[in-house]
Amino acid sequence: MSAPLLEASGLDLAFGAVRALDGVAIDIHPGEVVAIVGESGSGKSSLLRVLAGQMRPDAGTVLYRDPAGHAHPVHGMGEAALRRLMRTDWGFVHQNARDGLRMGVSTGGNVGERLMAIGARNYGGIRDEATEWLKRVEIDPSRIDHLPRTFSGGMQQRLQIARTLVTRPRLVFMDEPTGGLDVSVQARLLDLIRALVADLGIAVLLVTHDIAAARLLAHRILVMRRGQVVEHGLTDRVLDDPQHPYTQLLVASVLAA
Ligand SMILES: Nc1ncnc2c1ncn2[C@@H]1O[C@H](COP(=O)(O)OP(=O)(O)OP(=O)(O)O)[C@@H](O)[C@H]1O
Repeated sequence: MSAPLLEASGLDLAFGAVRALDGVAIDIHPGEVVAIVGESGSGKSSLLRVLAGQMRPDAGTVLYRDPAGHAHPVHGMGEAALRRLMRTDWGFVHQNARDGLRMGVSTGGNVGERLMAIGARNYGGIRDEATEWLKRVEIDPSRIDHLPRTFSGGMQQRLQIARTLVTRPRLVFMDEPTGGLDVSVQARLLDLIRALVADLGIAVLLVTHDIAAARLLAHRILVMRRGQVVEHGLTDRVLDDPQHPYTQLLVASVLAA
């Protein structure tokens, strides 16, 4: 197997007396989808933010391996380099599409802007690619000049995904990408994410409390509880044969629902 894209170990993070992260280790390889699951408050979002360089841990390291194979400490690279990474090799899909879109910019502009950030300059080419991506995420291209605020929640989320994936990042962080949407909209969005991620071969770190979403999308699962990883392994193994009592409880509660 190739070297990990992202490799973290010994991560600690405290908010006062709350240990949000307690000795967490995680890695993700190119093209792999890893889900971080656990109940509310277990530390999932904190972990994602630390891994993406948005928050500094109290202890531990996060290493990112660039396309040339050089490993860089995420928390030592500086804000400008991190911002550049987030525009190029990385992407972030927020639970609330409004956090990942520019609501005052047209639909086509939202997608095109990311292409311009990596150097695209030909207006016609950018518009053609934006049109192509709108089709890919099942948004009618006749909406290309409309503002995203005229869209439903599901459409906004699909637009955020187009905006993030158009530059073909190597690693995408997703924080509850289907949270807050209707169940039928969630199912369609999960299918879309699964198809796009497989097609593009993107690595995804997915935070979710939805075990069904993790089963559908992830190759591997990490189960968090009170800031610790209590179990990790291949998705089928973890969900069909959970070893830790907490994972057993989590899986049983879904089966009972
Ligand atoms: N900025 C903050 N200030 C104080 N406490 C925080 C902060 N962010 C997170 N916490 C606490 O750290 C713990 C982990 O929170 P975190 O949001 O990472 O969990 P989570 O598993 O993502 O939960 P949820 O699914 O509800 O988002 C919780 O006890 C939370 O209250």
